[in-house]
Amino acid sequence: MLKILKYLNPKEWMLICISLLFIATQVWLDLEMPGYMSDITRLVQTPNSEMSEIWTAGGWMLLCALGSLVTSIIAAGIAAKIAANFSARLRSRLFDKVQSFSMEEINNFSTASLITRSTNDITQVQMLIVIGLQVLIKAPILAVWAILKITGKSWQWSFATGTAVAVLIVIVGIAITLVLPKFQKLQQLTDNLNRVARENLNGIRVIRAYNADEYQEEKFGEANHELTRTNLFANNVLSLMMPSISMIMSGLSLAIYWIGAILIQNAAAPAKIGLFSDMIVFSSYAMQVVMAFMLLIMIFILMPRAHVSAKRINEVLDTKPSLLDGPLTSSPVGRVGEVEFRHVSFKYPDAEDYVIKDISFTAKKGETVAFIGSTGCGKSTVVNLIPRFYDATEGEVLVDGVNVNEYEQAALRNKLGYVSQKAILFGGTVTSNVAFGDNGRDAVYDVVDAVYTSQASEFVEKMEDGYEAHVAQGGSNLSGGQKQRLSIARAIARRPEILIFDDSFSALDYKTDRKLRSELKKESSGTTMLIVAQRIGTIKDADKIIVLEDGRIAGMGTHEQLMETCDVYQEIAYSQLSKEELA
Ligand SMILES: Nc1ncnc2c1ncn2[C@@H]1O[C@H](COP(=O)(O)OP(=O)(O)OP(=O)(O)O)[C@@H](O)[C@H]1O
Repeated sequence: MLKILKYLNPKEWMLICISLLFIATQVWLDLEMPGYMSDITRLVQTPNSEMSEIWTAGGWMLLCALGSLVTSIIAAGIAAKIAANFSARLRSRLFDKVQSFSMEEINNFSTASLITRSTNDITQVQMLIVIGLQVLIKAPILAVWAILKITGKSWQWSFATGTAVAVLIVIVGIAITLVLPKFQKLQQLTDNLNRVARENLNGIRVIRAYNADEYQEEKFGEANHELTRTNLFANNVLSLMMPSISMIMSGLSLAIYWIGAILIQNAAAPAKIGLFSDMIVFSSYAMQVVMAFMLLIMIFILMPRAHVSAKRINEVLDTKPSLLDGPLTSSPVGRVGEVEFRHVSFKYPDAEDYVIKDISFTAKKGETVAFIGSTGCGKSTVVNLIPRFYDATEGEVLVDGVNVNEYEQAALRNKLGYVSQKAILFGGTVTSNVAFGDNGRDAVYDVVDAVYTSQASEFVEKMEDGYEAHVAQGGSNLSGGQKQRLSIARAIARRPEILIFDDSFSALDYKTDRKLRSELKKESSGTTMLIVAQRIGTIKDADKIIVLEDGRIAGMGTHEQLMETCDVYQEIAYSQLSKEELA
């Protein structure tokens, strides 16, 4: 927990010091009041005392109460401000950190857990800071000050107070031991609930189509039930604490008055009034002592969960991204766009087997290199190594003759236009989706050109508001083919040196696929293109086709060469095209 406090800035530390002053003042004012109460008790019992003296003591007592109220309001306001600013900063740090993660780290944490950590976990820490800043500072001051005030009165009263505090500590100790492991589990179960809810919402169409609502409800019910059960256990244990504390406080009052009654009865007549006044004051201070420990208990209730949350937040913030920036901000040969794989092998983190093995090829400037092969043979994996979604396990991936690890990630990715297998669009407009990212161009003609090349202008211009038409989050108001065309337009609009299409044409009909490729050829001459495809028709005209089988290169060459030399390619070709089309 303490570790996370290093993210507090100097201004917030200063505010903490100021709130410390207010809290100390509040405690001082609170502890002054029993003194005035004692004066009033004494004055009331002393014959011939002046009414004005009672009024004066009462007035001071009232002022102390008002002062305590004002200082506590100010301290609470400062704590709320510190906690809100601190958690906002923590949230943006977490967001930035996650942005720097490679797919490996994101998969390790899981998306659901990263969301819980950025929301629920931060709220736990925020709550602890709001309450903790007031209570954690107040409780020890109050406890020490109140104990100092009552020491030297009567050992019997001190003994009763000490016993009450000891019982309190034992009860809290037991409760914390029972509850602490549950808090750890609570955050994990919240992750799980989040994961099931996300899966359900993402797959809602399939769930409906397969009438799998009940199955999903069961899954959600299980996660929900488990979370509720753990929550209930923790809350039940904690709910026993408040009545126990009340009982201890009442018991202590009773003990003080009982002991007081015996002391007063046994005392000589002149000492009786003094003892009575002492008893009133002592019982007030004793309550303050118990109150101080009660405040500490509140912290103990909040602390374990916030501690678990802080640990989970720190785990993310302390994770060193496995993908580190290289020193180069541009390639030494300028804008070329050559891609070379030198004996590249790769296995996914935590996987045992290599997914691609000993891949070597070169895509020269302006060339189109295509990858084809059966499902799961490693085509996407090959092209995903170029933008460094993962780093090669063995061998080298070079862009313009330089290992991709040598580039600053932003510089490397600015050379690339990447279209993923699944079209991803963001909430906004057509233009904001096409002119997207660091070197995404704002110029209207770039967007219009790119939309035209990707065969999207027809449907975009038909949309209400055209290029400014609303695109829902995930592009859910567009068809699969429309989404794919806009994501292709996004890559083209960057005018990159290298275009990577990871099976991006499969959502397009044959006619659009053909037109798009011919426009692309005209528009992007000089741009190196790497195309992963399922259809021979899409890649037939490529300068080089690489046939993959079980992660290895089974053949490389033009369509004509492969038709003569590569069995795997022939098999794919014959399964897709007629003899006439192939001729
Ligand atoms: N994130 C991942 N973690 C572990 N293994 C993975 C991961 N992504 C893919 N794989 C495995 O790597 C292999 C190659 O996957 P890849 O997506 O590269 O195949 P592909 O040839 O592009 O397939 P498709 O044509 O179906 O898209 C598959 O066996 C897959 O199970």
